[in-house]
Amino acid sequence: MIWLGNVSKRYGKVGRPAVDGLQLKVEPGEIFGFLGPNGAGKTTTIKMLTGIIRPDEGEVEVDGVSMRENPLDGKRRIGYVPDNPEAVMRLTGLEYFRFIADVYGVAEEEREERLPKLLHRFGMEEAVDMLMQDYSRGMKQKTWVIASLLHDPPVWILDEPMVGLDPWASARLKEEMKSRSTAGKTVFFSTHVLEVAERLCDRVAILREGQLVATGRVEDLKRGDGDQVADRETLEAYFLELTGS
Ligand SMILES: Nc1ncnc2c1ncn2[C@@H]1O[C@H](COP(=O)(O)OP(=O)(O)OP(=O)(O)O)[C@@H](O)[C@H]1O
Repeated sequence: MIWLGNVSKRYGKVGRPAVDGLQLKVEPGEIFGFLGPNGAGKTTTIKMLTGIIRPDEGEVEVDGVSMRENPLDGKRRIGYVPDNPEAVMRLTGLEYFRFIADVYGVAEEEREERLPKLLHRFGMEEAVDMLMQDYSRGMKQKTWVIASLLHDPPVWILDEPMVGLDPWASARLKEEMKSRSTAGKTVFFSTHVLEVAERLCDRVAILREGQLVATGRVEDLKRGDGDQVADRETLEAYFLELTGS
């Protein structure tokens, strides 16, 4: 479960807030797509969700834990894939996975069970002994994906996870998202790929200039209601309508 209670964040002293009074709840078992144009505030929201930055106002809860009151406990419940998977350390993939498993206190038998399955799923068995600094963009991305799942978190948060992945890896990532949601875990991801959001998500939210302009099931948003019945063909059509200037 993810809960954002009236969350706001402003970077400078002037100008509009990057995120402005965001109210959102994502239930366990949901795959939730977080959409919006460049600069809408998606990454800022994700950084508040994951405890990387603090909101100026409002509350964030992850899996029932307040990120303000118990940030460490909250962070343990999250698997996070950032939008810019830089490999800053001179480590092999395997060394990095061991390091992350240590950080999260993953027991030896659990990592022995999970890591080979994840390496196989994302085709990283051979690359695991290479230095991460020599990885391609997609290999770095897959490394972050695998690392984010080693502690089997109840909440998985991914910022633009499809970027840099080949079609094969992207398909595997989507399968992983589905299987985690079927297991009752929460999956929350930002994307610009609206076709993926349309096919994969139980619900989506559309953010514009830091504010939510729509939340709901894709089918309902496309159909509209009341005076707004529109029967749009695609989520893209609705997105362009809502976020156009
Ligand atoms: N560290 C920062 N300092 C100052 N302003 C920032 C900082 N990070 C983001 N912003 C501003 O906050 C706003 C929201 O940015 P954010 O990165 O959250 O958007 P986004 O929806 O993730 O965009 P994109 O789709 O381009 O990745 C933008 O106006 C951006 O310039």
